[in-house]
Amino acid sequence: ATPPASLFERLGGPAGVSDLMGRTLARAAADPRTQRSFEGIKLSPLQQSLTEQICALAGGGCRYQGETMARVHQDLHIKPSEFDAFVEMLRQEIDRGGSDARAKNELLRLLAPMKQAIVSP
Ligand code: HEM
Repeated sequence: ATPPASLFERLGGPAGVSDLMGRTLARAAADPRTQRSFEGIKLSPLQQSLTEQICALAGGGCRYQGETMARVHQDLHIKPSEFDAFVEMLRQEIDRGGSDARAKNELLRLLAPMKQAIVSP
């Protein structure tokens, strides 16, 4: 019997998730609602780090080696509206990539609790 595919695989595996994160970051860095945080930030290492984190979270077998969400975002003072806009872009890019609604919702459910750590006054 084949084991059930991990969420990471259902989201497209390493190539699919990396592509998803690249598209989401490119949009976030260009969207007036979120762009200010990305000024001067190199997107490709960020894309790699995010992909590793999603891989770790979604059963892809990676170990996330980056900073904590609180530490990496604290100086950016990300507002709830900025967080929500980012997640909306991610949701739209998952749809564009063709993952099913269940995989999308599973990922969003894993990310939602991070809002507390990422958003700050
Ligand atoms: C669920 C939502 C989010 C997740 C999972 C997430 C995840 C991450 C990760 C994994 C890193 C890299 C940490 C490292 O390599 O040590 C990072 C950095 C960063 N994130 Fe987020 N993030 C989220 C939301 C946001 C939002 C809403 C913004 C801005 C609107 C944002 C802006 C940034 C920026 C600018 C960096 C780079 C900071 C630097 O290099 O100094 N993130 N994030």
